[in-house]
Amino acid sequence: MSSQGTLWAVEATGLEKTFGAVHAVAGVSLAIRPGEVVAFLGPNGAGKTTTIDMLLGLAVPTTGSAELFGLEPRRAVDRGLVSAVLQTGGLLKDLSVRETVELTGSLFSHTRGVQECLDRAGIAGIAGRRVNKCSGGQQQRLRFAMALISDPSLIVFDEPTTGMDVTGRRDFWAAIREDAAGGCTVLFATHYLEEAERYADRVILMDTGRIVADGTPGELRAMAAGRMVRATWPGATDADLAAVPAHDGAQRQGDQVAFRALDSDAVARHLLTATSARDLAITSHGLEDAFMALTAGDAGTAREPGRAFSKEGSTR
Ligand SMILES: Nc1ncnc2c1ncn2[C@@H]1O[C@H](COP(=O)(O)OP(=O)(O)OP(=O)(O)O)[C@@H](O)[C@H]1O
Repeated sequence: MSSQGTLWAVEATGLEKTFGAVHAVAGVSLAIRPGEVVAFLGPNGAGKTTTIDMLLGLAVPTTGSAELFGLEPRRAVDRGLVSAVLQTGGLLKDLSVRETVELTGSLFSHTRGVQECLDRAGIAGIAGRRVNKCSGGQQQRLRFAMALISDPSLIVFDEPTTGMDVTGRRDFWAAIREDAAGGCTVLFATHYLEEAERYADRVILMDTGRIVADGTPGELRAMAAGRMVRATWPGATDADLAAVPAHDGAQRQGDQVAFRALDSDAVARHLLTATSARDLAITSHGLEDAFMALTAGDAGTAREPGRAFSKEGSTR
């Protein structure tokens, strides 16, 4: 409960989790309002899954505590307030899609209609298909339908669209946004910057077990405020780059130079009037740049805007 009496959908205070010498989560405190769609974004090993496990009561915090709708996580789950769609498991291969959702529904006293859940998850057209004939993306949608059946107030997804193609991801998120519009709180962990930027109201950026930024996608971009000024500058030396005024960082690759700057005009003016630089291009940062600036930006992160941070450390 907040000081204003708000009942938070999710409230965590000083969550920490250590596995032997590994400090997987190193002090996470957050509060999520009912109806918010929140992305946990971060590179491999940032602590997203461990945090989610503690929020759901699947892992016991080393220190700190979590509440969902003012209840201990396990009690909130038992009351059907919370559904989780985790990365793997949980499907019986010989059942049909419809039977799977029906079976899940039989576990709860209060449910939504099976047909409604199939419709909302976009799998009504394959309701009779056996689970083992469904693609990975269809199985994820089935997990979403199973999550919907108890009519939860909070749905937690751990990397929900891994393995889906672009269209599958878009349709999946359209279904989730519709649900969120009906008041459901959504929390999801993702490597996909584009997914966080496009579908979340709020992005919580994690790195090495801590929250390093928390805000709307626009606010996160502003945290890494400024612009990039790129130019062709034949023969420029490191000393030439260092002599350019008003920049916050410079890079050189062959004839190509790039400056990060809050006052991009000052950099551009100097390059055009005092040097032989040409072909200037000025661009504003994307969420990708914010991510790079706010986290370690290690080899596991993608360099192209809108691309994924892949498990293998390469772009997808
Ligand atoms: N059961 C465990 N035993 C030991 N170390 C663990 C365990 N679970 C997680 N870790 C470690 O804790 C850190 C955080 O892992 P976690 O899975 O929470 O990160 P993540 O942000 O979800 O990563 P990813 O995006 O790769 O799934 C990692 O260094 C991981 O190796």
